[in-house]
Amino acid sequence: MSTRKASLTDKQTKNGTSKYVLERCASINEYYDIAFKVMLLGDSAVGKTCVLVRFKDGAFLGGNFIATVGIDFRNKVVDVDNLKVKLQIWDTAGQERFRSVTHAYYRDAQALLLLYDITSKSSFDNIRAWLTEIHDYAQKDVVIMLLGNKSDMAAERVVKMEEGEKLAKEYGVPFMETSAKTGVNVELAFLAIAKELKHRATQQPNEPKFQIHDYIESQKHKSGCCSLV
Ligand SMILES: Nc1nc2c(ncn2[C@@H]2O[C@H](COP(=O)(O)OP(=O)(O)OP(=O)(O)O)[C@@H](O)[C@H]2O)c(=O)[nH]1
Repeated sequence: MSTRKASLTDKQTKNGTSKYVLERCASINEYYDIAFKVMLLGDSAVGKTCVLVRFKDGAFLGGNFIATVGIDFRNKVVDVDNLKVKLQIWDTAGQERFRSVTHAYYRDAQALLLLYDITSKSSFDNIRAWLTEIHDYAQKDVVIMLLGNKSDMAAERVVKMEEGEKLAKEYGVPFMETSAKTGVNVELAFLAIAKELKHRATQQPNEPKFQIHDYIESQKHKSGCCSLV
């Protein structure tokens, strides 16, 4: 694990625009150019820990469900346009009793992955309440993505994909269904977030804006994901 914090030095450009200057950071085990803090949110048992473990280790945590206590994090470095992007991913406890602990971490998160479980109507219905919490505690420009997890459990599905899409559209956030069990769309979700954050941090005034929705759609079609959800 890196012992150095990724350094994004905020400098003023000639025209007064704030620009990030990248500094290369290195440590024995990990090498990265730029780092971002990402949080996983959503009701207990929607699969936040499993999605993180799938992304970090490529494995599925089956078996008995052990609820997260408080908050924990893991790092993963991904390549985005020749830059090493470190995602520091915070896995929060979904249980109500830990809410005050996790609120304290929202403020410096640059992206939030908000999960529900496609086999749990209540976890989907609670998404609006989660979005209110995000509004109250997170930065205004935080990147939000909605994920309908457990897409492998087709027989138990109670939330249609169109319902997830509709809700995401209403809030103007990208959406996809994922499965921590099969891995469908898990890497894509984190990569899309990494790309969006990297583009925001390094965007030149004359460069076209990165379109996260378009990126997700193009990658979904490439991987043929949609037949799997
Ligand atoms: N079939 C299937 N099961 C899953 C998937 N993701 C998680 N699970 C199962 O759902 C249960 C809850 O998963 P967790 O990742 O621990 O849930 P969590 O959201 O982190 O829960 P809290 O820590 O309480 O907030 C576990 O039994 C997992 O094995 C998935 O994509 N498909």
